Amino acid sequence: MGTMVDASKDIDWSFPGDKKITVVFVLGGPGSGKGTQCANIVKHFGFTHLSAGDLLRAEIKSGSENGTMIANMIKEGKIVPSEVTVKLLQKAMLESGNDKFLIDGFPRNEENRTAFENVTKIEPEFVLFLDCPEEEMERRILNRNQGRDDDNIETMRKRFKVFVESSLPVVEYYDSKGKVRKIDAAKPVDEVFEAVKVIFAPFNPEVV
Ligand SMILES: Nc1ncnc2c1ncn2[C@@H]1O[C@H](COP(=O)(O)OP(=O)(O)O)[C@@H](O)[C@H]1O
Ligand SMILES: Nc1ccn([C@@H]2O[C@H](COP(=O)(O)OP(=O)(O)O)[C@@H](O)[C@H]2O)c(=O)n1
Ligand SMILES: [Mg+2]
Repeated sequence: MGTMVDASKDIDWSFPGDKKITVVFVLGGPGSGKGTQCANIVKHFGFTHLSAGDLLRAEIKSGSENGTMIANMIKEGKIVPSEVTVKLLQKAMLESGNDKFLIDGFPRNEENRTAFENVTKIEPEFVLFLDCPEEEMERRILNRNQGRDDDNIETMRKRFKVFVESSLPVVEYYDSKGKVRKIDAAKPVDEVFEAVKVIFAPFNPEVV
């Protein structure tokens, strides 16, 4: 023996060329309801939900060497380098065995967007944009009670600023390509989902 190769060093993360991968990016400010609506979409339309924030929080919990850096950035409301986030997303996509993904909270800036594009060569089918006024997002975050380090007034304000300065330009980029499906996310959960269902109808015409 002694010739065993550490395969983990050079895994080819690219998807087989003949497999059509469907990706929908789900964007919106902090507290706009991305996670809530994604859970509903999964139940009705057979997508796998991947929340970039959840993957980063799991990475912290796993005791990874990047954990402290990620935790500090989340506490400050900053966007973690794409190198980290794109790897986590690709790994989760491959492990899921599915070919339809809701990518929630990503891409959050231009760097996220170009890194994902360059590495995966995947273009999103469309971008679901949850439009919600800041006062409503603020109320929701302060009532969320998930024990998150970043759900406090101080970090929340920083996250809103990052959203406007770094994430909205990504939405505008996709809007210029005709790819944004914007919905009013200030309404009650069920009413928002009614609007979401219309947008996702092509994925399962029987549902609407
Ligand atoms: N349409 C809605 N109306 C009222 N509260 C909502 C609505 N959508 C989500 N929430 C609540 O607001 C909080 C933030 O929702 P979440 O789905 O975690 O948003 P995001 O992932 O965009 O930050 C959660 O406590 C959730 O239960
Ligand atoms: N693409 C992403 C997504 C989240 N994050 C980090 O994770 C935090 C929480 O993201 P999240 O999507 O779980 O937050 P919500 O919008 O769901 O409230 C962000 O404020 C960032 O610090 C990131 O760095 N890059
Ligand atoms: Mg979320």
